[in-house]
Amino acid sequence: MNAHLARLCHLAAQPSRRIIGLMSGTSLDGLDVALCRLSGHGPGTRLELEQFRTVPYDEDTKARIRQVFAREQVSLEYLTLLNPWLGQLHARAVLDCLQEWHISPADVDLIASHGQTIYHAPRHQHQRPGFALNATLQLGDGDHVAVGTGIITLSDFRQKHIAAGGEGAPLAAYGDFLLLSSPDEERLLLNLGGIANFTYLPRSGGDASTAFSTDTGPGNTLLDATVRAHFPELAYDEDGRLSLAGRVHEGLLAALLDHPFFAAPLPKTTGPELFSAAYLTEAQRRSNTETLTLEDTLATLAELSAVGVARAVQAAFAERPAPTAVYASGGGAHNPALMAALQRHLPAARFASTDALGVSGDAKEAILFAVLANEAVAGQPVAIGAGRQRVPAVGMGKVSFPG
Ligand SMILES: Nc1ncnc2c1ncn2[C@@H]1O[C@H](COP(=O)(O)OP(=O)(O)OP(=O)(O)O)[C@@H](O)[C@H]1O
Ligand SMILES: CC(=O)N[C@H]1[C@@H]2OC[C@@H](O2)[C@@H](O)[C@@H]1O[C@H](C)C(=O)O
Repeated sequence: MNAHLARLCHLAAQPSRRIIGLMSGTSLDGLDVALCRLSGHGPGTRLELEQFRTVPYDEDTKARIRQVFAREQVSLEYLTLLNPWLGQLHARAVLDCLQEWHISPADVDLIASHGQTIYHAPRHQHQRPGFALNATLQLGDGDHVAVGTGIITLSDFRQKHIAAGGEGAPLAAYGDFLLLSSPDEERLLLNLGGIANFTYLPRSGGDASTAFSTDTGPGNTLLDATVRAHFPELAYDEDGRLSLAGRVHEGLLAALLDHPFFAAPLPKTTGPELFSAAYLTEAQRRSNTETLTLEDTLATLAELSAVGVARAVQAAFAERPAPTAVYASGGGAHNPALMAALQRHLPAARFASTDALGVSGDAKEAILFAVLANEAVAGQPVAIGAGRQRVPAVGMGKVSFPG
């Protein structure tokens, strides 16, 4: 038997595995690296987060990704080059982290690499005739990560979800259900990344098929892009200072909300392909708000993100009260303007951070991919969300051997 395959079979039979989860999201701030010890699988999964670091993307890396990121027309040669380039970059980032943590690559069992989403094209968004399918593309080739680190790597997790009938996202429900459901309360887990999404978790022991996650619209992406357009040296509106100094403009808000995405049935996914500078400019034109101050524009965009979340929660719980226990994660959870707007639109919610549940909000998405890899090698596919999302139980991720 191939020695790597034998090692993989051996790992699968162990009571626990040491897995590095890698995630780099739509904000392009960097690569999240989560070193996880995962014991068991399925509902018996236990997590110990041994180390976590975000390796920031330098300006050159951000510029390279932006050449193709969420763009309909790109150079095919550039895209082809970027795929292995990002794989090599991610491999080096893993090696740098391991060196810093004084851990040998030989002491890591698996890497679970999400890659960099370049384009997300659910059917409701692309509407191309002749393509009655959902699609998504992540770059950062898994073979390059495996060969570059010497560690067996699982990658490209979203394709199986699409092949089985999903939109390839959000996958959060799988990790959230296995790690964060509770016998005492039903929960909403709210992730405020570039795009916002939430997971509904029934009480643990309840029906896994009723758990589901959905995107709700923009999280930080429009806020970040607007700040960057005014202050190219700033990555975001730190602590929501500019947004908090502004006032919501109802006309602009109404124009922004006048998009079919907000009324589309759940679950749904989206990305910066839709929630782009062009979308904002068009709404500003329709509402005659091109000259609105930066502060008022940001206050309105924070409000938009909050209303998107609130509308999706109301749509999911039209028949009964929504869970009041809401645990926030992602960079937007550090933005007081966004959190204040959310509290106004979801007055019954009791907000806390997922940190209060023992899972770092900043690391949660990278941990998710480690959990998915753990399931792929050691678990049985779980029918999470099968009720609402109608995706049958599937294991996700493609295996790359280092040699
Ligand atoms: N102190 C802060 N004040 C305001 N905003 C913040 C703060 N810290 C982080 N953010 C926001 O969080 C963003 C990064 O969030 P995060 O890392 O969760 O995004 P992501 O993982 O790239 O997104 P996605 O989940 O969509 O893939 C920043 O770009 C910024 O908008
Ligand atoms: C296609 C894609 O990369 N989607 C991301 C993005 O970032 C947040 C939101 O949009 C979510 O749908 C997803 O990531 C998380 C990890 C998910 O799949 O749950």
